[in-house]
Amino acid sequence: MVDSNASSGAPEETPNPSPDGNAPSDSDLALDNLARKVQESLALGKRHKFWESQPVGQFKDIGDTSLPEGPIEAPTPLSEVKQEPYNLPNPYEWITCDMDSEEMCIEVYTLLTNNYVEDDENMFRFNYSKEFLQWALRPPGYFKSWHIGVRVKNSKKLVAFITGIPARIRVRDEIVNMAEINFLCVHKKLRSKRLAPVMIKEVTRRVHLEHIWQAAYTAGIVLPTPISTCQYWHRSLNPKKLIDVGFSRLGARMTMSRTIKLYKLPDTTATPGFRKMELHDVPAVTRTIRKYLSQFIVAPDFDDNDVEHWLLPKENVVDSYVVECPETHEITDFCSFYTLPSSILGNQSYSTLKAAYSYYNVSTKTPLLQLMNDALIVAKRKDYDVFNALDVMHNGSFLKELKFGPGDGKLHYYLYNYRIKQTLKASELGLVLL
Ligand SMILES: CCCCCCCCCCCCCC(=O)SCCNC(=O)CCNC(=O)[C@H](O)C(C)(C)COP(=O)(O)OP(=O)(O)OC[C@H]1O[C@@H](n2cnc3c(N)ncnc32)[C@H](O)[C@@H]1OP(=O)(O)O
Repeated sequence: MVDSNASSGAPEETPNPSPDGNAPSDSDLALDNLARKVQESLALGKRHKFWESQPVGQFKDIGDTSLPEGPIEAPTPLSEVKQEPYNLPNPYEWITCDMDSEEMCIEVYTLLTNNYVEDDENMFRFNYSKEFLQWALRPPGYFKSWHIGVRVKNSKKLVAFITGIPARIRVRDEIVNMAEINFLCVHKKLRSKRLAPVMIKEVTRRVHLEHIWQAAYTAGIVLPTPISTCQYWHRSLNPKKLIDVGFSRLGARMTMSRTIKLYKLPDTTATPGFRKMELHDVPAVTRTIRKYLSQFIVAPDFDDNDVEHWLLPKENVVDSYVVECPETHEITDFCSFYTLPSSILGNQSYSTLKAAYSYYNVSTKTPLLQLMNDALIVAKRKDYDVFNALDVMHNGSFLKELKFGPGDGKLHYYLYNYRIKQTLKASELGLVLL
């Protein structure tokens, strides 16, 4: 949508010109913004009553390099993990959401469609599809017990949701078993009642029961304390619709027809051997992507099963392309995006924005710029309105040249119970959460 988890406003229509050699990079600016936000909130005496009680980096410790990297708290013996769920206010009850069940999926889908992340101006709201949710929540080794709902006891209405999935995430040279936490949502009518901390504690308890003590998550808001702050960039594919719905603005001295021309893409991809990924490509893609991700400070530790689940194309969920060398048949390059539409709120003509989100991309032979231009071409052919990308990994090297414009929301990355000494640059992250 406009951009990240809880982001805001429309991106600039005309991409920014490249900064001059001495100007700070976009990721440096993001770090400065974060430092300013944290200082402001400390100066205002703003407290995070819940987060201050949790094993996460605390604002007061920012810059204290004497603290060691790694787990903040040691694992507790399983027998000391609370065996019963946390107490909910009396009208509500916990449920485990069975994402194999069509009815359950519809309930979760409906809660999120009406109550999940919106931009600051409430113009767009994420509209994850049922198929997407089933994909996102059932990776290899997933735990049903980590898909947690809250219902009203009387009416049985689903009013809150939070999920975890297991993931091996490498931090520098340490591979850590973690939970990735996502889809935290409280019904609009139940906001600001401190339900979120109870949900977070309950998912933590259920993760602990599986002997996992660390987690990764992203959010559009600043909490104690981001390991990195990224920015979303947007590449218009259907500029007229994006302008009509208020996602972007007509640039200064631009007409609609010049804008349409500016964003026009060729009908066919440029790279010989560029084709959709198939099942038999899994081992080669795993090898290529593992090697590529090894250069980033935080990245998933994907094996063949993970690659098959996360990267094999799934209609309207995830699209992946490989470049197969026409001579040697070797897989040299890879690119992928996932499908996450947003509902357009209160527009007479359009109800949905079809957005592709850049996922994992690896170039070894084809220049990344050309590979990503081919990704834009296929996304345009498949009728997406916009192609979004974070400035993580090497994405910064193609964003401006391929006419992406910066969005005005940020996405903050967090680790639970794992300290990192320094705030990372977006380009040091090799992890994309959905
Ligand atoms: C080892 C295993 C560990 C596993 C757990 C790892 C941690 C996982 C953490 C979760 C990762 C989720 C990743 C995603 O899914 S990010 C997506 C979050 N979802 C949305 O933005 C959807 C729309 N919004 C809502 O549904 C509600 O506003 C939510 C549910 C977000 C908060 O509900 P509500 O507005 O009614 O507030 P409250 O009165 O109940 O509670 C207020 C407290 O909650 C803290 N808060 C607010 N928003 C977030 C947030 N996005 N992450 C973490 N904490 C958040 C807030 O700072 C305050 O604490 P403190 O400031 O006083 O201390």
